[in-house]
Amino acid sequence: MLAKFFFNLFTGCDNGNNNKHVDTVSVSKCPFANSPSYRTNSAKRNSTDYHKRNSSSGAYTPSFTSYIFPNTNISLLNAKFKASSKASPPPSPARPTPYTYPRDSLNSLFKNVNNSWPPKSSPSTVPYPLSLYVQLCDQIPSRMTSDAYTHVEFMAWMIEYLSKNILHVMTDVMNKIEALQPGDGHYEAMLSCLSVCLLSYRWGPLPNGSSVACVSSLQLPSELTIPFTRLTSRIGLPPCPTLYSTILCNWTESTTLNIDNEEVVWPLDTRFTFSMRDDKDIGSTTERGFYLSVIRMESMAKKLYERAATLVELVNGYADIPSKPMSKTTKDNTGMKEQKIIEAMSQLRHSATQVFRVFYSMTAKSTQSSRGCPFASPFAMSASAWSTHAQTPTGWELSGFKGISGSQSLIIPVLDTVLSCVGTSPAYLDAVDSYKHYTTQTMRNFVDSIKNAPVSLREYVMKSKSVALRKEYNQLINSLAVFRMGHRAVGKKYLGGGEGNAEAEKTAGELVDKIRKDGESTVDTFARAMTERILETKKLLVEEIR
Ligand code: HEM
Repeated sequence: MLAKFFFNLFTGCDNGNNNKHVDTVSVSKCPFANSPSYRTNSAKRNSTDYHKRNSSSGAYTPSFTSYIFPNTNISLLNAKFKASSKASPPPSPARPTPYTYPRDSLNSLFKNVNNSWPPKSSPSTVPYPLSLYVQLCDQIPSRMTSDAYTHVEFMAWMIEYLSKNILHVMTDVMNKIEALQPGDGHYEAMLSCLSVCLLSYRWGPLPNGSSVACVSSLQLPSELTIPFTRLTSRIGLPPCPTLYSTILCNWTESTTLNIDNEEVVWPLDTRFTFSMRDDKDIGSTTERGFYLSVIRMESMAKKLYERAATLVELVNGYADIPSKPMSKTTKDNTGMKEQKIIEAMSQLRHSATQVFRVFYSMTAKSTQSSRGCPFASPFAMSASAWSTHAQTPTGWELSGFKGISGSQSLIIPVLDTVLSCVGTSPAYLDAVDSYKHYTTQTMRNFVDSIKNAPVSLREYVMKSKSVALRKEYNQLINSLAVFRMGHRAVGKKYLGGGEGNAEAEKTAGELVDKIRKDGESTVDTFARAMTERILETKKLLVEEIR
């Protein structure tokens, strides 16, 4: 019955314009192949096709009826909205001048999110009718974890809710969306709420995976995609859920803790989830742990970004280096500059260690590796539940877009860029693609301001004969390499569904293998790719002068 309703909704609403852009082939192995809402691309498109940007602003400018999200049943509404909306076009994100100082880029990044990092989200106070989306999202976990729903029924339920409650107020929805400003909390709340709605629509009830992983293109409800693409395009995000929209904008409360004598603000909770919280389902804890690890790392990384900016400015002589009154010779000043750079590198390394420690504490139950982190084991992620309850629902892989990955965070791109850790491996190219296409414009501006600095830290170190400077640079590289080695171990554990549970390992492993369609063991592919990246990092080590 529900399936019939669902079928009728899609029949006839698929206009020819959209078909021009989406190839349709049937996939015999896919259980959803006959569903009219699913399509698969006959040839996998190069994802960069979708990364064409507006040349003047650098931002994505998808139309309201983006072909990437083909319109379903409200094309008339789009026309109505466009005609009635008096809202002015969104301001273009600031275009970096020939060279912007890292400190200035970082200030703009934080200013754009009201000086809160990760950006603060306020879902409980979003105005009507946007609150209708919050109500929808709050009903998702119980349906996503219920055996009573098939994926098709889940989608039909969502379409029914949207048609009944939101369709008739869509003009009001879009006017409210236009009025939101990045950093006001409601902007962020709607980004995460709509991301979770879209992702759950794409995947359906948990645990899931192989049965829907074959889908590479899907018609999505316009009541979700139109406001979502409007929000994402304004801050330079692609029109698909990302780490920024789904996770970084998805937390509510915070508390101040003292860790290693440093005041740190810890976000406490994710607001929107795919799994239920309070039942016995282990997936909900794992899912939460996965998002919280990213949120907490990012929260700790605020200092890391500031220290990276200071370091680059010191190297380039932009930061103040007070000269000693009695020692005004060039040699003394050079020595003082070097000393400052060594201190700045050491502080950056300290911040990186703090951030990486959070990662280990969330992935290992060992109290030794979680030293200093008060949230060690409660949210540690179960490897057997990870692929089915945490990784899968954040996958996207529709229309050439990737799913969410830690490589869409700023942390590693910032360290890589400060250290000039480039490479040629597929893992490196993939990571660069993530940072270039799945982060906000202001995040990219910050990385670019480090990359475009006239003198790189590496060039400076290579020219220097200072024993201490070279040593500290190597230590910084070693910490990044150690993170990558730890990440490789963690990835192997989670991708393999480990924990000594043979059954769980087999199920999770098979599932991920099917999702990734690697042709070889996913764990082996991952380990090989990460090893290449570790070698690329270690190659940076400079000769230490004795
Ligand atoms: C359970 C936790 C995690 C698992 C299982 C995991 C797994 C993976 C996998 C499979 C890849 C390969 C490509 C891809 O799918 O994106 C990858 C890449 C990457 N991940 Fe993670 N990841 C986890 C958490 C994180 C976190 C928290 C960060 C940092 C914020 C991170 C940073 C990266 C980076 C930077 C890359 C690109 C490769 C590199 O530059 O070393 N990951 N990860």
